[in-house]
Amino acid sequence: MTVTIGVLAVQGDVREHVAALTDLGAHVITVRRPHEVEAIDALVIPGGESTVMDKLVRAFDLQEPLRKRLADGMPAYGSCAGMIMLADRIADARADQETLGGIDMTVRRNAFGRQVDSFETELDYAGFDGSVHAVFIRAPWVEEVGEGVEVLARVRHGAAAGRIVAVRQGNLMATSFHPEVGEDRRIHAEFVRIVEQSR
Ligand SMILES: NC(=O)CC[C@H](N)C(=O)O
Repeated sequence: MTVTIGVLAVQGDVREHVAALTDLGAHVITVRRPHEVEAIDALVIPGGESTVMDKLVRAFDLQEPLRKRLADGMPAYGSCAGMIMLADRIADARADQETLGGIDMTVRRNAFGRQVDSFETELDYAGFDGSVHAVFIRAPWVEEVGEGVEVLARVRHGAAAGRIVAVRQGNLMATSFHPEVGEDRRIHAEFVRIVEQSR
């Protein structure tokens, strides 16, 4: 049966994720209201600005229902700001920033620094043939992961070489970069597979 995937639509690049998932044959709805959280099999959290996303998630009364679904095992995938929203911990977090959490990791926001605000690079990605072309925009990296977290990709070159930029813990997946921009659908396809297997 077709899975229904919700894209959190309070802020960020919602449209690109909707398009990528629709391409893959998923039924996609946008999630802005608490009752919509009940209608989905899985959640995608887009890139954007995590401080704003967090504020809006709380203002729209979405934090509690989303945390509950995640705690019950609902699959979720977050890119960039979405990765931050799925992190249990933020390094040097602003006192008022909260996350939904779920992945036992510490992320560092805007980690690549001002000199390289945005960049593109090729990555090896666990389980994929050939590299992934990854677009980073004021991206976080993963500073530290707990035992249950599988590292899927690290930066290959430059000052940030070795930094973790894609992870999975159970049904939760996160990337520092933006696979929703561009034509490569392998990462979204991987997530759809996780969702199908979780049912
Ligand atoms: N492209 C992005 O999603 C950027 C993330 C943003 N820097 C944040 O901290 O939320």
